[in-house]
Amino acid sequence: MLTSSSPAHAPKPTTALGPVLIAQNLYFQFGNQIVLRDVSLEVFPGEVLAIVGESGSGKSTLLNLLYGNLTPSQGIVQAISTTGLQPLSALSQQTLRQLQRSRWGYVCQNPRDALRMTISASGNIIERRMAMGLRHYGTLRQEARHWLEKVEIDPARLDDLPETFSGGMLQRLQIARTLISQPALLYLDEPTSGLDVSVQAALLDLLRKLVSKEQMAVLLVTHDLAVARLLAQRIAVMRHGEIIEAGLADQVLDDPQHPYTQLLVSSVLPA
Ligand SMILES: Nc1ncnc2c1ncn2[C@@H]1O[C@H](COP(=O)(O)OP(=O)(O)OP(=O)(O)O)[C@@H](O)[C@H]1O
Repeated sequence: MLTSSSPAHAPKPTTALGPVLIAQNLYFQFGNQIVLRDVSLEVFPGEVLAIVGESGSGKSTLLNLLYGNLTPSQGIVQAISTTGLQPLSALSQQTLRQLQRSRWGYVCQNPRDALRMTISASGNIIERRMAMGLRHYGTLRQEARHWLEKVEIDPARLDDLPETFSGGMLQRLQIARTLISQPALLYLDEPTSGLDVSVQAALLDLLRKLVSKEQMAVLLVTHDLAVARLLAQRIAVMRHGEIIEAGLADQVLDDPQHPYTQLLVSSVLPA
């Protein structure tokens, strides 16, 4: 069921630029289990769209479809590539990988899954720049230092192994490593889960600053409505593989229309 503030009718951000990603009527199934049903959304430059919902609602599966790691059984995902808006299904694996490495960034929940734990912090940060052909040692080192500072890690830790970093620092390192290539579209998959509350708050503050400064489009998956409230301008609520309500963040969180969203909001957000 879609409410009156469903994706098709949800207020769009006022931007002269078109969407960087459009998903239309996506369906996906694992075996016989339909995991996504008729999911549509758009994300625009300079906005954070949060996809929220309880565990098992299909958030990660949706993010994987939008990132091109999974292929929908029905529907279409289109994204801006070098030649304009293109269906992901029309891209070769090589072009998709290129798009993922150059124009997109992906920050996953567990930084250890993304970082190379046996090379230094600077080595981790500059990897994408080297893949883009930059070879000058001095410039690369300067960029690594710059990004370490941007994510508020002491640049004296440049040559340290990630193994010696705390959980919050590892997540900051993953963010630096991802943002160095200045992605137009950033995928954030539960970026602050598993961190202490105080570490989480500092990281959210940092993400908010970086996202607004870099003017990226961001797709944020979270089960935490407080995280969505802090970072997102728009929110899509998922339940059982469907987007049941979507709209401006304040509107969805302060005046939820769908009974499930009302329950979700009342059970986690203090009045
Ligand atoms: N590889 C898989 N094989 C079979 N079923 C899967 C697989 N991955 C996910 N599922 C099922 O798809 C449904 C949606 O899972 P998904 O991980 O997308 O939800 P989620 O909202 O991201 O949950 P969580 O917040 O716990 O990660 C669940 O019923 C899950 O059991």
